[in-house]
This record gives sequence, structure tokens and C-alpha cells, in this order.
Amino acid sequence: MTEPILQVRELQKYYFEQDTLIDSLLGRDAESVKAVDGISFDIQPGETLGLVGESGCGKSTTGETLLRLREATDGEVLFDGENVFEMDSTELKQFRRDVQIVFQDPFSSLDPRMTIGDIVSEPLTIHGIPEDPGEQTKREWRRDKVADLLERVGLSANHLDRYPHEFSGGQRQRIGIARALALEPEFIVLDEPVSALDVSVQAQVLNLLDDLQDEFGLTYLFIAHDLSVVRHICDRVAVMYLGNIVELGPTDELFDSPKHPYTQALLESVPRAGMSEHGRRVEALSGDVPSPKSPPSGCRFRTRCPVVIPPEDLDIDQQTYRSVMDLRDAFAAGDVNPEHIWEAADPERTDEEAFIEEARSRFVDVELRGAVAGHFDTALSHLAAGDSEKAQEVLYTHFASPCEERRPAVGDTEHPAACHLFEGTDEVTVIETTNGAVAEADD
Ligand SMILES: Nc1ncnc2c1ncn2[C@@H]1O[C@H](COP(=O)(O)OP(=O)(O)OP(=O)(O)O)[C@@H](O)[C@H]1O
Repeated sequence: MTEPILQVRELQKYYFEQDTLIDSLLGRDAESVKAVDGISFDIQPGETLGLVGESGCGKSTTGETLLRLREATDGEVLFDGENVFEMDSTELKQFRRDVQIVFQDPFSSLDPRMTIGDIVSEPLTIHGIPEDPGEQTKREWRRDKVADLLERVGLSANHLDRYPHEFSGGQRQRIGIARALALEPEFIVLDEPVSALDVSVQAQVLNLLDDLQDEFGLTYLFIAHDLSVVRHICDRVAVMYLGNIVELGPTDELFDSPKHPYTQALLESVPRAGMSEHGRRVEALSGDVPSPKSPPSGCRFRTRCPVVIPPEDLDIDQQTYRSVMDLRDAFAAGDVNPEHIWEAADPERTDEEAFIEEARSRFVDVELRGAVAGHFDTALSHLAAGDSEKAQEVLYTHFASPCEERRPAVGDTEHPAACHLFEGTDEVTVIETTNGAVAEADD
């Protein structure tokens, strides 16, 4: 195998909020937003790696941090074997030529006061290119170069003296791409390059990117939230959730046999022609993404996961377990007020049993049985007595999931996924239960 052009190792980027002098004078604690929290991947020369996930999961931060446009909190990035975060000014200057970024919004990323010629040639001017323009002046050389670049991205060389507002969204994105190509880079981060464009124009820009990759031998990191876009342009796809990579694999394999419950849910939420609701195997994603300021312990997806693993000694179905987990989270967030439950309980009765009946009807809509019912009622009786801490403790003791105790490792196989369900195995299948889908590992 060839040497990867890019190697990302345990990259971490935290944003710190409330850490100004005024904040500390006002006694506010600094808060960290764990936007990217220890991700690793490689990209081979000439490859397109997709980076997908819901809004806010850390995709753009990843792209910008590995290009050193943002300062990493921790981790390492090697480009052509060189440590990007340890480059001196000469090495960094060369790096800035070799890597480029294309942004999502072609309306705000181009300076409206500059002509297209100036926009595309600006990187050349900044880098003092050409050193030797031969028979021409530097300005003539750059004009010719820009005219050539415009034609290569499907625009006319006659557009050189026009301004961005004279172009459509698709054309502006082509201008952004021409600018990124000016320095003849090896690697480009494409940050949602077609998300702001009409669907009819998206395919044209994607085809252009594909052609340019072949023509110039480019390597891409293609960031997108739209899975259907990634499918056609990427060789491999990495799926991100709340600052972590949860699955990475060859595109077709990842789409045809997704392993991680998050990838499965993400794919199920993509409308697909000919697929009826009945044919869906896993429920589409529900619930909100937790805040990256206080991400869940262990697996970050566990608070929304449809197949979270119960403790070994507990016989509990997924729906009931989810209700208990949600109740625990509500306790922890201070969202459960016993006074309200007493008020809503049968006014004829003031006994603990009335409280428990009311609380059960509020928190679970399935019938609890056996040990599960016993632990649950014990917790509720503590709550009835006003001891919310003890109630929480009971729920944590008896219902703790392996998914919350340890962060699942991403393996180093060709198609790894970070999920406790199949750690140590390479295969996963999805089976259906009456209460929803359950992913199971093949041993
Ligand atoms: N400058 C900043 N200061 C504080 N928090 C930030 C900053 N920039 C991004 N974040 C937060 O970091 C997290 C990751 O943001 P990022 O933009 O990288 O996600 P994304 O997956 O690219 O989302 P989108 O598709 O919406 O751009 C989000 O919670 C975001 O609010």
C-alpha cells in the first residue's frame, strides 16, 4: 500500500467559551465545546474520503483544524509524512500551497469588490508566483493562468473582469474551485461544496470536481451532511457523531451494510425511491443531539441509540430500557419534580402506591415485570419520599449500560465501527424484534 497523503491521529479541537478576563472576574467557569474529540483516519493519494454527519458534529472543525486554519487542542496530522503542527514558516508556506479549501457558500466566500480575475489570481500574488514569468510580465502570466483555470472549470476566459454578483451560485462555486486550483495543490478540503446549490446544478459541480481530480491528480476530503451526495463521489466514507468518528468504510460497503446503529439510522432517514415505510429496518433518528459541552459518557450515541445494551443480568426489552434510561437522564438534568407527581396522583389517596402508579404512567408506556419492575418501583418510592438522589442511585446501580461505561474503540480493520455490539468482531447484522430493530454481532 502507498504511503497516505494525510494521516490524522487522535485529533482534538475544543473551543473554549467564557474564558475572557471579564468572565473570570465575574466568576464564570470556562466551558469547553468538544467539537472534535480524538479522531483518526488516513487518506490515500488520489482518494476521496467523505466526512458525513448531522449539523454540528464537527465536520468543518475537522477540515479547518487539519489544514491548520484552527489551532488543534491535541493530536497529530501528517501531510506527506510531515507533522503539520510542527512545521516552521518555510514548511508552512509550502503546505499552504499544497492544500486548499473550498467553502460551502459561494455567495459569501468571494469578495464582492474584487473581479473574478483578481479573486482567482490572489493566491498566486500572495505566494509570489510566478518567480520567473519568462517573456511576459508577472501580471500577464497570471492573467493567462487565470483564463486557463476559468476554462478548466467550465467558465469563459472573458469573465475575468466581471464581479461575483454577475454570476449564478453554480458559477460562483466554479470560481471558488478555480481559485483553489491556482496554486496546483495536492489536497483539497471540500466543505459542503454543493449544499448551497440547486439540485440541478449540484450534479454538474460534482462532475466537475470528479473530472478535475483525474486531470490534476487531486486528493479530496469531501465534507457533507447529505449522504446521497457522498455516495457518488467518495471512495470511502467516515461517519461522525458528536465529535467522534463512529464508522469508516468503503462507500458501497458502508451504504449496503452499515454497521453502526447511527449510520444505519442516518441511512434510513435518507428518502429512497421504492422503499416503503414497511421496508424500513431501523427507526429513523429521534431525539436531539446532546450538547458537545457535556457529551454523554462512553458511546456518545447511546442517548439516542435504538439498540443500547442493557446490563447482562437484566431481562428487559429495548423500549422499556429506553424509557428507564430517559428517566435517568431526566433525573440527572433535574427535570423530575416529585411535587408535580403528587399533585397529579389520585386525590383520594396519599399513599406511596398512588405516587408510584402516577409516576409509572408518566414515565413508561409499557408494562414492567419481574426484577425490572422491582428496581423501578424502589427508585420511585425513594422519589416519593423526596430523596431524588437515592432514586437516581438505584436506577444507575441496576440499569447501567456497558455503552455508558466505556467509549467503544474504532477498530483498525478496513471497515471499522465504534460500537460495543460488535467489538472484536468484524460483522454485524440487523434483526427485527417486536419492539424495534436490534443490531447483533456475528461471532
Ligand atoms: N468558534 C466556535 N466557538 C465555539 N463553538 C464552536 C465554534 N465553531 C463551531 N463551534 C461548535 O462546534 C461544534 C462543531 O461545529 P462544526 O461547524 O465543526 O460542525 P459541522 O458538523 O461542520 O456542522 P455544520 O454542518 O452545521 O457546519 C458545534 O457544536 C458548533 O456549535
